[in-house]
Amino acid sequence: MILVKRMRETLYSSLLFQDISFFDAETVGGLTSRLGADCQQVSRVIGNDLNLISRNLLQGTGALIYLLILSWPLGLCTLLICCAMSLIMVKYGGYQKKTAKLTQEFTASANEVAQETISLIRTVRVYGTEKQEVERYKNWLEKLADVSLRQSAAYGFWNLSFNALYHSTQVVAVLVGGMSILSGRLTAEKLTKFVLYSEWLIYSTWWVGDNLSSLMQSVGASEKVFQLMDLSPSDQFTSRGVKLENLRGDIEFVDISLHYPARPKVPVLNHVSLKVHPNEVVALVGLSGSGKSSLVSLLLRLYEPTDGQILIDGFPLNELDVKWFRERIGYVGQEPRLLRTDIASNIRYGCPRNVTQEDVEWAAKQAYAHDFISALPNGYGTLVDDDLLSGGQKQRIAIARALLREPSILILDEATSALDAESEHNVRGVLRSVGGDLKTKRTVIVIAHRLSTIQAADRIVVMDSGHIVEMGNHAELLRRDGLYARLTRRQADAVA
Ligand SMILES: Nc1ncnc2c1ncn2[C@@H]1O[C@H](COP(=O)(O)OP(=O)(O)OP(=O)(O)O)[C@@H](O)[C@H]1O
Repeated sequence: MILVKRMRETLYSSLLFQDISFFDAETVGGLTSRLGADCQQVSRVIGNDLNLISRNLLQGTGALIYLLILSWPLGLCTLLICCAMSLIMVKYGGYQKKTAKLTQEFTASANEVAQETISLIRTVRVYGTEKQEVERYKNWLEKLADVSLRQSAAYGFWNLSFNALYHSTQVVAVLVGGMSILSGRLTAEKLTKFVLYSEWLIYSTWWVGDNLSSLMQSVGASEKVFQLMDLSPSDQFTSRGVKLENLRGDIEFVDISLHYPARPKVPVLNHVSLKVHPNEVVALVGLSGSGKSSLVSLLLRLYEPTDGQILIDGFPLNELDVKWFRERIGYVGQEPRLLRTDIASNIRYGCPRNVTQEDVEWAAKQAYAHDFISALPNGYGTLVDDDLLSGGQKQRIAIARALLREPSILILDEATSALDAESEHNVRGVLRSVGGDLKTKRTVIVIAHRLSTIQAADRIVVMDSGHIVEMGNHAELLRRDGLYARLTRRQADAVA
């Protein structure tokens, strides 16, 4: 139990410190299956198999020595039979290792399907794909059952060979031993001893084989677990970076290019250069997929640029202490997710300083979330999770969480997309006044599709296919009559 606990702890912390690109390649079901069933399986090696194997090896060796002393021809015959058993055992062990790997993969895939379907149950219900999903799960279960059947058949074959060989030893003993008694070279007492000790030897060989095969299964399961445990943590956590005295919020993207590790051939950002001054409110706009969120991910150091560098207050971002830097950033993502805990803890989540309930309420008021939170039966103590609040309410809690940290740089990625017009107007007002308030001055980068959100920004940056195509304030961009003007016209038409 101690071993399983320790393994899970080590594996979990190894996983959490990986680069974000690692999670792009792995599936949630796969990783939880490694943490669950596979760790349990590996612990069997130490907890059970190893001690049984050593005990039986010792017992078998003792029996063999005694048999050879009793009668070496009989002893050698038994040894030959044990060698034949060992050969079958090695083959069987190898097969077990292979099937264990398959079992592990299929279990992970079945878990992945179940996890995905249950977390997307609303989509499944609305599109009526329950039966399809059951089939998808059943497919993996069938594959799993098929491998298990093969495993059992192999076990049956192994048992059959054992019994055949075991009984043939007894036949050999009675035949050869009987003849030796008749010719007076062996006494009946010695033959009896022989039969008993050869039973010991053969049973020990059998036990070793049996435990070895389960050991092989564990080895199959452990390979991936150990591989994951051995992954070194992301460089971000191992290198000690520079901590500046304070963060002014001057951001400069210098000739940045990006290809995501998952799609190394597709350029997402192409030689993007942009300077954001301290306390400036910059809005990023552009068509969907033009690379706005990717630019922000680079600033958050979720990914590293393929080319170019980002300077923060003149310092290369990758030389800054990542924890120090992130503590000074407030970020609200496209679809904020809440943790299954009370609202106050959700707002307080990850806050680097000690905050009081008043601070939490202050942040909620800033994000126009205080009224709806107070109207809930348990107020700030209400237990929430992702499904219990509306999209706009979740966004307001996420905005409160970001504001509570009093960040020097605030990043809002479509953070107001689910808000109604009035709340959006209010929140926008807060963001602006926060930008203007001397005490809480900060740089704001806001990504939005709704152009009303960004008209008030100091500068609007228009992106298209990974390039910056236009830059300026609302009036300038309208005069230029480019992509921004076109987008504004389309939205105005849509409203009309
Ligand atoms: N983790 C990832 N791995 C591989 N490709 C990615 C990843 N994240 C985004 N992309 C790709 O990068 C491109 C730019 O995506 P990005 O999210 O930056 O666009 P966006 O302008 O923010 O779009 P939207 O306004 O719809 O959010 C897209 O083509 C997307 O498919």
